[in-house]
Order: sequence, then C-alpha cells, then structure tokens
Amino acid sequence: MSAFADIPFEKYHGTGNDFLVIDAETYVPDRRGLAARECNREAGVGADGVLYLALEDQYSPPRVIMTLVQPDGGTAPMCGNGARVAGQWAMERTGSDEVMIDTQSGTRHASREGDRIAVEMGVPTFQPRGIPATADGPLLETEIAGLEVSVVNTGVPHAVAFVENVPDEFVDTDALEAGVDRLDAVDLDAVAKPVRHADIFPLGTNVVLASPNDQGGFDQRTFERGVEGETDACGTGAVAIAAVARRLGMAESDEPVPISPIGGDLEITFDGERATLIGPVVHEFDGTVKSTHFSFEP
Ligand SMILES: N[C@@H](CCC[C@H](N)C(=O)O)C(=O)O
Repeated sequence: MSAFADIPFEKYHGTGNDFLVIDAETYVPDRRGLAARECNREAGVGADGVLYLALEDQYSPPRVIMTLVQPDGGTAPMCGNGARVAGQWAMERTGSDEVMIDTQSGTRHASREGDRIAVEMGVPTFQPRGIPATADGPLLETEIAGLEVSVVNTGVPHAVAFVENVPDEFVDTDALEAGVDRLDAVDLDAVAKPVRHADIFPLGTNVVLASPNDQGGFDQRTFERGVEGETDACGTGAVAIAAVARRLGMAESDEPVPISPIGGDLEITFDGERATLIGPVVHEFDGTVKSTHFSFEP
C-alpha cells in the first residue's frame, strides 16, 4: 500500500510551448487535478499542459495516441506543438523517423526533418460549423467583441487578428514611444478575453495576434483557451495565421510561411490546402510528481 504514488514525467517543449509527458499506461487517478496543480508555474512543475501518450509500436510506422489535458482540466482535440512533442517522444522510443499520431481531431503523420519535427495538420476550415461558430458564412475580417478577426479551425478554433487592427486603447503608447514593437505593446489579456468568450463561439476560441515581419512571415502572440493566458507558442495558432494570410492574399500560396512566436521559429508549408507544421522540439528534463489521490498498490 502506498499513499500519493510517484508519477514519472518527461518535460518537453516545442518553441516554448511546454508539456509534461506522461506515459498513458501510468495509472493517474485524477488527470484533471494533476494538470491543474502541476501546470501551475508557482505551485507545480509549470507547463502549458499534460500530454498522455500511448505508444503502439507493433505498427509500421509506429503509432501514438495523444491526449492533452490543459491547466483548466479540460482536454483539447488537437495541439500542434504537442503533436510535434508526441512525434519526437515516439521517435526516441522506436528509432523510427516517422510516426502516426492519433488525436481527437484525426490521425496526423509526423516525421523527422533534420533537427526539426514536421506534423501534417490537415486542411484548415473556415466554415462556421467546423469552427464551431454561430454564423451564416466564413468569419473573415469581422469585428467580434471589439477586435477585427478572421476565424479558422486548424484542429482547434482560432480568431486571428493582425496587430495593425488592434484598437489603440489596448496598446501601451508609452512603450511604443520607447521603441517597443506594436505587437509586444499590446495588452493581450485585455484584448483577447472578450473574443475568447464571445457568444458566437459555443466552445470558446483561442485568440492569435499576427504582425508581418522582415522574414516574409509573421510574428505571433497567442492567448490560449484552456491555459487562459498567453503561451510562448501555439502550433495550431501558427497554422491559423498562415491559413488566414493565404486566404486574405497576405502570403504566397505556394511558399512556406515563417511564423515566429515568442519561443522560437516555426514554418508552415502547404500541399494544396493541406498544412504542415515544422519546428524544433526540446526534451528538457525528467522527474516525478505525486498523484493527487491516495492510492493502493497490490
Ligand atoms: N498549444 C496548442 C493548442 C492547445 C489547444 C488550445 N489551447 C485549445 O484549447 O484549443 C498548439 O500548439 O496547437
């Protein structure tokens, strides 16, 4: 018999979007409680979510079933950076340079591309039913809760705003005068929360700010649903920026789109409408956390 068993985890990040990875075979009696406690950056290890990964290495290529539990205790149907982490994790275990990742929003192919991991992300949808959003047609350059956004689902919903359209009341003008970039001067919490919770989105949305940069791509900031705050990167959000930029004629349709979140550099490529997310993954350290429930072992 043991109380509060030790649960092994591995800590990874993809361009700063960080996760505790727990083998799904490990008995975790309270996944919701563990995520709430251990994602907290003061009281716990600190992370943007907990990835439960189940490896099925009898297949070729190997498969991994991915479940993301977010700090609010809920699960998300997809996570682009989490899928890149899942790909790296499964490749480390199997020696394979490609794996299939089963997510709640579909099966995704991941491969090693030099020192980066690429995940095929499917076709972004602008149709309201697929967002989901209560609207008669695609929401493009539409004002929602005081912000002009274009809305797309890239596995999860994203409302994408270009920084020049953020109202001045949300921008720190002193910071601008001191030379801070407009994207960095935005009060993201203040501008994003009303959109994140707007009635038009029955399941809520993530909110992404994009700013054209010198590399022919976009700098990114993201307010994430489930984290309920800003993260250093968001893979589905990066794909959302690229998809919206192509749709609005702000990016070449045949060229890779470089996206730079706070935590590093990502690249989005398209095969027709099908997007692929490419970027680095880092295995940071390993450890154990306590289970949140008293547990009995035989
Ligand atoms: N960080 C993720 C997205 C995770 C899900 C999101 N917070 C949601 O609830 O929709 C990514 O890299 O895509």
